[in-house]
Amino acid sequence: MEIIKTTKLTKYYGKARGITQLDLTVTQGEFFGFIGPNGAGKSTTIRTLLGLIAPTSGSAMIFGKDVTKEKETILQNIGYLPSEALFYQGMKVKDVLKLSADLRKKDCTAESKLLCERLRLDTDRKNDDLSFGNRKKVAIVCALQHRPKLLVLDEPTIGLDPLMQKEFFDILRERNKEGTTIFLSSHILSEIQHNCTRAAIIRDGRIIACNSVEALSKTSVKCITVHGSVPLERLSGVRDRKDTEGSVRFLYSGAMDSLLRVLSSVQVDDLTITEPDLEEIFLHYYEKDGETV
Ligand SMILES: Nc1ncnc2c1ncn2[C@@H]1O[C@H](COP(=O)(O)OP(=O)(O)OP(=O)(O)O)[C@@H](O)[C@H]1O
Repeated sequence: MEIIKTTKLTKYYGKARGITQLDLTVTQGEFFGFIGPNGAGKSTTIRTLLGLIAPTSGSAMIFGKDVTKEKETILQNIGYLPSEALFYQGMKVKDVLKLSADLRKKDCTAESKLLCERLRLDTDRKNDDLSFGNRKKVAIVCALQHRPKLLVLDEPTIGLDPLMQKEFFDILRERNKEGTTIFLSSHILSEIQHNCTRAAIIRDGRIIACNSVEALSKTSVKCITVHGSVPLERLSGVRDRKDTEGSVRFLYSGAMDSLLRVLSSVQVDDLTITEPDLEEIFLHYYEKDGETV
């Protein structure tokens, strides 16, 4: 079953591009990653998807319902964690959590208690006195305590210490195993790699790749290190060149026989050919000439 489906979803802020012609489908039970550089359009996608801002054109459906027409019903079954959590001033954590549960007309006391214990959140403190990370925890509990069918998380771990990040992802994986669909927006590659099964990459407001994380991580690009002087200008498909004393390291997507021809024409003391690491692969998608869809 399709939980999220956008068709040519487009949002312009006046003349400024937010997102253009976004086609995205997330099915039930997926742990879906949404990744892209700053300003790519991740938050705009999420806000438009949830009906928080109106699209310029195109459509967004959640649970098979149009978000512009049935927003209230849809949001009842969603847990949304915005990238910046803002709360009413002067309220204690427990009051914020109760208010959030009441707005959904649900008794979330038991689940809220459990989540606060796991995230080590002191509910007697005032929101105003909390650190950024602890405010983030309040937002997490607000998003999770009513056990929604769909979690939409916008940069959820910013501000959390590594221990809390681990606990948070443990909770998410448990929820996902129980059937919750998760849409995780992040620019932390390892978060996507370790938790998501499928991911879309957004750049300049457009989806440039959407596939299983495994497939996205596979590429014909090789990482080459050569000890010796190599006339790389004679090769096409070379990028990310790094020169160190006596050696050069680069990513290579050209023909292997061309590389070997060039290498055989010069003195080579050592040669290593390896797979690039995940970070290098994703950077390739971010680059202007890395269009892959
Ligand atoms: N309220 C707004 N008014 C005008 N332009 C906006 C507004 N909100 C976002 N934009 C623009 O839309 C584009 C996408 O921004 P968005 O915040 O969705 O990106 P993002 O991928 O979430 O970025 P980041 O990772 O930095 O949070 C950017 O060029 C941004 O400047």
